[in-house]
Amino acid sequence: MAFFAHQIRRGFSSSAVRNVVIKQVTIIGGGQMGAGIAQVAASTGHSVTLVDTSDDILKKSIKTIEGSLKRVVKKKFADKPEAGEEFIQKVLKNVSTSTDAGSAVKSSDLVLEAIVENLKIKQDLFSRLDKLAPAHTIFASNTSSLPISDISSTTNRLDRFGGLHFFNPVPMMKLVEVIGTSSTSQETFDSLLNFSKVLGKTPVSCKDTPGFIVNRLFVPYLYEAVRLYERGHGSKEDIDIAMKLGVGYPMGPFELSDYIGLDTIKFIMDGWREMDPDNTLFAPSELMDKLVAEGKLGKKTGEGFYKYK
Ligand SMILES: CCCCCCCCCCCCC[C@H](O)CC(=O)SCCNC(=O)CCNC(=O)[C@H](O)C(C)(C)COP(=O)(O)OP(=O)(O)OC[C@H]1O[C@@H](n2cnc3c(N)ncnc32)[C@H](O)[C@@H]1OP(=O)(O)O
Ligand SMILES: NC(=O)c1ccc[n+]([C@@H]2O[C@H](COP(=O)([O-])OP(=O)(O)OC[C@H]3O[C@@H](n4cnc5c(N)ncnc54)[C@H](O)[C@@H]3O)[C@@H](O)[C@H]2O)c1
Repeated sequence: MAFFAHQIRRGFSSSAVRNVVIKQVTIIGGGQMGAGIAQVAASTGHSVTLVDTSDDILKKSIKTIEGSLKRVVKKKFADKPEAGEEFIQKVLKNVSTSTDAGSAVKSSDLVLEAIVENLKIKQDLFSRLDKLAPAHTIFASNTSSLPISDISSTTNRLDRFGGLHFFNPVPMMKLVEVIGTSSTSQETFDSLLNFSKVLGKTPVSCKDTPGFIVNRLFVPYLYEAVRLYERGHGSKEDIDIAMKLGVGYPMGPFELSDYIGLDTIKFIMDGWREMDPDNTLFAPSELMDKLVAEGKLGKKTGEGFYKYK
């Protein structure tokens, strides 16, 4: 009762707080994560609008989706290549693209953001879209490291705002962390949990705590790997081999850092250092800063810790 009274005070009709069945999805950011999420959402029958800043970037996103779908159908439709091609065309039909986020959100049940890891840019985006999206629309961020409550703070839909943290590569990784802030309504949280399940993922529930579950454990590991290397205590090749063969990880820390994107990692480190300047864990890495300054961002630019053809 208190919850509904709260909604009415904020000027929302009761229909705005019911469980939202998510059918129409707008994904903002067509990079590695946005394209992967768009692919999985479209493959599970959702109508997806993928938004980025230019048509050229969006063309590249669609090419990435097509390439990934080809890998998926090679396995899924091994004996039926025609059915595989049909599946690809059906999925691609479910994805449209736009450079106008404001128009795209007007018919959305869910707006999922996967843009650059920068608080101010994410806040500005959501603040603008909050005025344009329908009342029932749920907003969610795929941030790796920023508090969801900080991102949502520039909107008037704190109850319809949560985190959906996917893992890279999205088509392959089964986990989604579903994050609720102290203001996220139970209905919103349940809708996000349900959406993750419909995508074929396994969701885990998580509080809005730094690094959520995975990155809280994962970030110190990656930091330590880079520091070990910077001290000259092991080559990057040997550290990668050690973690693959010694612990059974599919990728070593340097291969994985290149896969994630060194710019994303630097954004995360810089942001955490700003929040906790005296924590030596967040001290800058000269090597990482140098690589990013040179545009060597990892696999996506052809070079990071390693070179790619
Ligand atoms: C000073 C301090 C510096 C350090 C600071 C640290 C800062 C913190 C950084 C935090 C970053 C946060 C990131 C984010 O928030 C959270 C993450 O996402 S973390 C990343 C999680 N991901 C992983 O850990 C990936 C691990 N790797 C793997 O699981 C596998 O390697 C792989 C990617 C699945 C690839 O598998 P491989 O066997 O290696 O290679 P193959 O190419 O043979 O692929 C196998 C199989 O999978 C199919 N496939 C692969 N990719 C795709 C795709 N994109 N789409 C479709 N299908 C794909 C491929 O076709 C193969 O299929 P098969 O041939 O077997 O049928
Ligand atoms: N890379 C990973 O492994 C990983 C994993 C989980 C979560 N994340 C998070 O997902 C988000 C995206 O990461 P990514 O690796 O896909 O980055 P990316 O650099 O591959 O893609 C980001 C995309 O957002 C676009 N963009 C930037 N500002 C925009 C705006 N205002 N409007 C529309 N589009 C805009 C860029 O043009 C780019 O195409 C980040 O918050 C990151 O922390 C990344």
